[in-house]
Amino acid sequence: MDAGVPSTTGKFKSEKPHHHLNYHQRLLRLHYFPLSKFLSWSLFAAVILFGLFLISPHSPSALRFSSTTERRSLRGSYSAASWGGFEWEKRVRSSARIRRRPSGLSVLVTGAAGFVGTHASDALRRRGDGVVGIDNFNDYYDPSLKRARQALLSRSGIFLIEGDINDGPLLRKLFDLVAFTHVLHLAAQAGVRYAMLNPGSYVHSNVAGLVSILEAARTANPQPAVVWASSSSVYGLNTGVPFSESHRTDRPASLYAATKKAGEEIAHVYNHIYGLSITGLRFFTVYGPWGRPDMAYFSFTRDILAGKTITIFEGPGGVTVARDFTFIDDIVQGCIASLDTAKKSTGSGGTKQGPAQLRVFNLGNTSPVPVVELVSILERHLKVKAKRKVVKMPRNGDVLFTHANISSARAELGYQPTTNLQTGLKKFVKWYLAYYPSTAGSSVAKKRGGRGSSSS
Ligand SMILES: O=C(O)[C@H]1O[C@H](OP(=O)(O)OP(=O)(O)OC[C@H]2O[C@@H](n3ccc(=O)[nH]c3=O)[C@H](O)[C@@H]2O)[C@H](O)[C@@H](O)[C@@H]1O
Repeated sequence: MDAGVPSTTGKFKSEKPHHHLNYHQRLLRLHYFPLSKFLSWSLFAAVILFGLFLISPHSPSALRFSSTTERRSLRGSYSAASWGGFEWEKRVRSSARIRRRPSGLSVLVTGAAGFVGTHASDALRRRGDGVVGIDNFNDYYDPSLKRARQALLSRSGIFLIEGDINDGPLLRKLFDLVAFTHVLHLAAQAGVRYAMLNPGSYVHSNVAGLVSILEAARTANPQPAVVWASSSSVYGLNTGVPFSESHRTDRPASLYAATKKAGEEIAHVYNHIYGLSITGLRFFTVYGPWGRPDMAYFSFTRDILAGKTITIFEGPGGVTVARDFTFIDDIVQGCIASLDTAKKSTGSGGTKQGPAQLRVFNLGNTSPVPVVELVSILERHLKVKAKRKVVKMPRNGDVLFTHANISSARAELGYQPTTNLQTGLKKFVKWYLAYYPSTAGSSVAKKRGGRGSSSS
């Protein structure tokens, strides 16, 4: 990371409040201030102070989620100060350069150190597209995994900027430097159940962050086309199966789902007012190598190898919980096909010139698998028997079942998933054991010493 002086001068400007006046000036102001005005300003100040108290770390209502959010926002402001400078700009331009003429893309990938972001960036670069990544490297899960993904991208010549999508000046700078043809917006606060612990982070990343990206895109000239990650969770309490894009999505079961649903409505606004071409992709439980440690297939693998008990949720009356698990390569294929088929935005410098494309697609596998079966497949690949504990699903935002209808993506994107859960998990386990070699030892030891303990 270059630590050059930021070239955006406005970045450090702050509104000067009245407290820069000296004591006498303030006294003078007060003297000539009419009493009614003085009283209303005092009331206003009291409300502000009370508000500040409420969001202060010492306020009881903030205690539940202050530590993580604070650490993140601190890191955010640090990274905001660490971009810019001649060398930095050179790296951005070079990374964005299209090697595949004449039809190549120049793509800004947000969340590029994330699971899907890394795979998609790498795939784009491999075919000669220009790619610039941005990621805030937050600690929702082990940041060292994100750094390892960054190193991977760096080896492919992709520059990954450490910065927050809420940093408007940084985004403007990037669009000043590069005429991105597309934005692949994957940065988000993921995870369904964590929303109960840290609701603010979902609003920050999935609502405010999305608006920040769309603002940058609509003011850019030329405007890029935007492809972004929505979620299968928007179907919430929908009962029609398989889930089709025309089904209801107005009954989310988690705050995570609600922020993704909000994102879809926000996308409509930016398409309608500014002529941005926008495609939302509803991902269905994506898994694979370099995946997210917070997800069940990953944490189950870790715990099975460590000999720890895993908790499997079941629905009311012993109903099996199932997911339409979708392998990462299939998702990347869907992302790239969305970029390739995205029509140009019609706006220019923030003004709409005509109707623009607005799409939403399910990207799933169309083959739901019970979570208990996922565990059995892992047991077979790891050759270790899991210690299972089945519990009634807590009221945590989870839904019982997901199943994608992908006919729309198939027809318009040529999307065709090709990897079943058995094969995909084999690839994941192979990666996991290579990436965490010390745990591989325990797998081999258990395999040698206790074959009887592994399921067939
Ligand atoms: O499809 C999606 O849109 C979402 O898919 C996943 O969410 P989820 O399907 O809940 O994935 P996991 O957290 O890996 O859970 C998979 C299944 O395992 C179950 N599970 C999870 C954890 C656990 O300890 N036990 C357990 O049985 C869950 O109930 C769920 O049925 C991702 O985590 C979300 O970020 C994503 O947006």
